[in-house]
Amino acid sequence: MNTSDSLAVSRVRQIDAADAVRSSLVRQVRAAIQGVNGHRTVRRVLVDVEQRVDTADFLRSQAFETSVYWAGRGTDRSVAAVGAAEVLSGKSGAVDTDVLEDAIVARAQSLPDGARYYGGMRFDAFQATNNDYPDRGWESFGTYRFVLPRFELIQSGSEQHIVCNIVGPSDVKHIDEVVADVNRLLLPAKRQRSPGFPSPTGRTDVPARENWMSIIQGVLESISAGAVEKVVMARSATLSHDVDVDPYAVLQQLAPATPNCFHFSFDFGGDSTFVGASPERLFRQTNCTVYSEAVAGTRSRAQTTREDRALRDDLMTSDKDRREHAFVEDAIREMLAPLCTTLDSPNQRTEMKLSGGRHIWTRIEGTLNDDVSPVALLAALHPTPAVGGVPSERALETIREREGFDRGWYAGPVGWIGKDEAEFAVAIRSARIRGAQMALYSGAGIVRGSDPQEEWDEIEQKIGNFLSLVD
Ligand SMILES: C=C(O[C@@H]1C=C(C(=O)O)C=C[C@H]1O)C(=O)O
Ligand SMILES: [Mg+2]
Repeated sequence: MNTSDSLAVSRVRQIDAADAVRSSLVRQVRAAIQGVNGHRTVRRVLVDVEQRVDTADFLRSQAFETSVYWAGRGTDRSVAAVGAAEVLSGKSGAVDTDVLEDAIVARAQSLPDGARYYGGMRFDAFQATNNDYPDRGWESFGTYRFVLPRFELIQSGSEQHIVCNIVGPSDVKHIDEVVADVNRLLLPAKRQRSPGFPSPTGRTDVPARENWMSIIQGVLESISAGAVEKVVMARSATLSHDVDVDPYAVLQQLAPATPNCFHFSFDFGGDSTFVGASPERLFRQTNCTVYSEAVAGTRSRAQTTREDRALRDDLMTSDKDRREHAFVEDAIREMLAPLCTTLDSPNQRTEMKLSGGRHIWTRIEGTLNDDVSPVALLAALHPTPAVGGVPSERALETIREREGFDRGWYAGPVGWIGKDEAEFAVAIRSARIRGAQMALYSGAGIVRGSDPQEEWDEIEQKIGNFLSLVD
């Protein structure tokens, strides 16, 4: 351990039972590897922990390279994971879905219940191939990265346990290293108050407002010329601070402020952590069933019920927003159709009401053909026109040429793959925290009838999830 690791140890108050939890894990790990032969075997060892552990402190204080947080939308189950029992990653170049499929799908089949590879991928792998990471802050994320964590702190309602994943035969050969990992696992006690984070001292927008106006004018001209029908253009607002921003303090305040969202964070040992609260599911797969959804078209929320209803009605009847939405809905149907035996939208269009805004929402459900893997679903669905555009390839070229910053993992798929089950969110409403800088990312669908200033404001509303925390 280096000095900063030992400092981290002294900062957190350990729960009383931490030693007992670690010894129980070690005993169970030793028992679990009995009988593991030369074949690939994944074992999952679980210990209940009665005293509440603080997830943010848990992630913040460990001396492991990898930290992942995941909480699905509308669930009270969260996974805070550290360390890696197995990593599948691509450093650069386009995501070869065949390679990923071979690597992850075959491995996922040998996972015990509850074990998952957590990770995600860049919005646009091609951009990395061409420009060799235009933004080095995204380097540690690679084009894709999936991790079977070494340890998971799982909180579900009032239940809480620690899981250790072991992958044989390699972990059996290196069992002393696994035991050493267990022994440096920290279990910080739940704190009364979260540490908070500093107020920003500056803000830089890319593109700046004037540039945004001309970029969007240009996109609108391409739309008028018939070159493209919809392009989701994004921008970043980087907040600077006098001291480093603690990503887990951000996550800790973001999650309760943004109910009904997927909450996530990823840190792969580089200098950056990616965090977000996304309302949008890319897909959920359970055996042969797939759920996806179109989320597009936006209005704000209002203080009074009357004004709020007026905004809802305005959104649900707006021709521009309905068209913006339809591009996504139609594309998802088209992409899923060849992979499914049945496909329907049980609910038609409804409103998705969030704490900081509202969207038009259509759920789509299908029955998959045999042997459609989550990787095939990723390849088919990403990027939907909720983050890319129509036609997709032209929209991506427009984004590459005009947006002017590296999206990295923003707007890419993030989630998990387990045995016969997978779930991915679209990593929008997200931020990359790097030292004293926090870059906030959001985009807006540009279609015929878009107004550059209104689209700027729409993005301002979307990054408002983060801005309201620092106000
Ligand atoms: C691209 C984002 O959001 C997307 C764009 C929306 C819109 O323009 O109305 C709404 C939801 C998402 O489809 C984002 O938040 O970054
Ligand atoms: Mg919009």
